[in-house]
Amino acid sequence: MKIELVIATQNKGKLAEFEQMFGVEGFEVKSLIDYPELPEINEDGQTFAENAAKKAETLANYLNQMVIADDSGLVIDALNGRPGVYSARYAGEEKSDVANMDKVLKEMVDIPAEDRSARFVCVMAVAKPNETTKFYEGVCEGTISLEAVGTNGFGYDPIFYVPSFEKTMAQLSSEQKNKISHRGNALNRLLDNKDEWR
Ligand SMILES: O=P(O)(O)OP(=O)(O)OP(=O)(O)OC[C@H]1O[C@@H](n2cnc3c(O)ncnc32)[C@H](O)[C@@H]1O
Ligand SMILES: [Mg+2]
Repeated sequence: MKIELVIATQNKGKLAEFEQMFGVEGFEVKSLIDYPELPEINEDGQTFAENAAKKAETLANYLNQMVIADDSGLVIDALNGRPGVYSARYAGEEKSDVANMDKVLKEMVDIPAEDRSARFVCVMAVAKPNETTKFYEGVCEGTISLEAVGTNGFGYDPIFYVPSFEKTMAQLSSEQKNKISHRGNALNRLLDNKDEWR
């Protein structure tokens, strides 16, 4: 029998990656999409950890069971860490990947190649009712490309260049992305520390 695992996300791109990565571990993955009656969680925290905790704890208390959440984003050095915790809504409330990438590329037109360093950051929170929430972080280093290239993945993947592959994240297969991504790295930490949260 598969163990049910609930992820507090509405992001279908994230969810697909979770399903792929947790599928091998023998879990059945559920998400916020399965609980449409729950009001939207306001991600007003100043850090990835705060927002991840808020998402995980809200759903854990509602369902009275363990829930995992992922708060993640793109941190660009030349933009003083933006879009950071505002990654999903950087160009506005409609959460448009294309508009978000356009905004970043416009803000970076004058930034030379050597100053375009960036990283994807993912903080996973594991919440259980009446227990202290646990956190697992993963990072993936890269640079911001001059234009969007590739159609795989989601979010800022087409403008995130991964030096080790000499490709953007959106040119990688999902298997390749999961092996090196911030989310893959955070999930490996989480799975390496099962005794802390199971
Ligand atoms: O809060 P949930 O419902 O999980 O979905 P979300 O899309 O709002 O997720 P976040 O609040 O964590 O915001 C993260 C944003 O950062 C970007 N992002 C995160 N992980 C990414 C990845 O693997 N590739 C590209 N962009 C990513 C993307 O724009 C996301 O919308
Ligand atoms: Mg969000």
